[in-house]
Amino acid sequence: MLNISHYKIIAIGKIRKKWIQEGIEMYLKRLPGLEVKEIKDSTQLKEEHTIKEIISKNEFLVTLNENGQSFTSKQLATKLLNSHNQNITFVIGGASGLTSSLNNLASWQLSLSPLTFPHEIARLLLIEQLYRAKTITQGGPYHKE
Ligand SMILES: C[S@@+](CC[C@H](N)C(=O)[O-])C[C@H]1O[C@@H](n2cnc3c(N)ncnc32)[C@H](O)[C@@H]1O
Repeated sequence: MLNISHYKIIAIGKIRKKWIQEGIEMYLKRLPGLEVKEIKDSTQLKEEHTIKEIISKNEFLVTLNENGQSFTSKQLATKLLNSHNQNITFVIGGASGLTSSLNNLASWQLSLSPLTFPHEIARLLLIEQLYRAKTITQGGPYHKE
């Protein structure tokens, strides 16, 4: 089973849309222990600097990037399960995206789809997929094939 308290999300920019915030809150209630750290949006370089300042060396960095690796929900659940409770920090860029230097620093880059989403929707999708991964590893009925 996934230990959600080993996962953290660093997200750039506020959630301004109420319906997205409501969706995020709904899934976060189902994922106790998941930390979401929101960073004020700024220039890409300042955002990169802030992120580098707050990540520690023992964290496994995963950047969200539409050009990254894509998985089925089951594959993602298995990949997370096989990471053996490593501390994983997912990083979602702001309106201008993440710098290539930050993407290159990541242990892997996760694509949610080849389509580009607004950062607010990317945050909601990632949190929903973490919830889905949790239920897949628990064998719950949420994920249907
Ligand atoms: C509006 S997008 C930024 C787009 C920008 N053109 C770029 O170069 O990244 C904001 C952030 O949402 C996340 N994002 C958007 N679509 C995504 C996708 N399909 N897969 C993974 N992350 C995505 C990424 O972290 C991205 O930095």
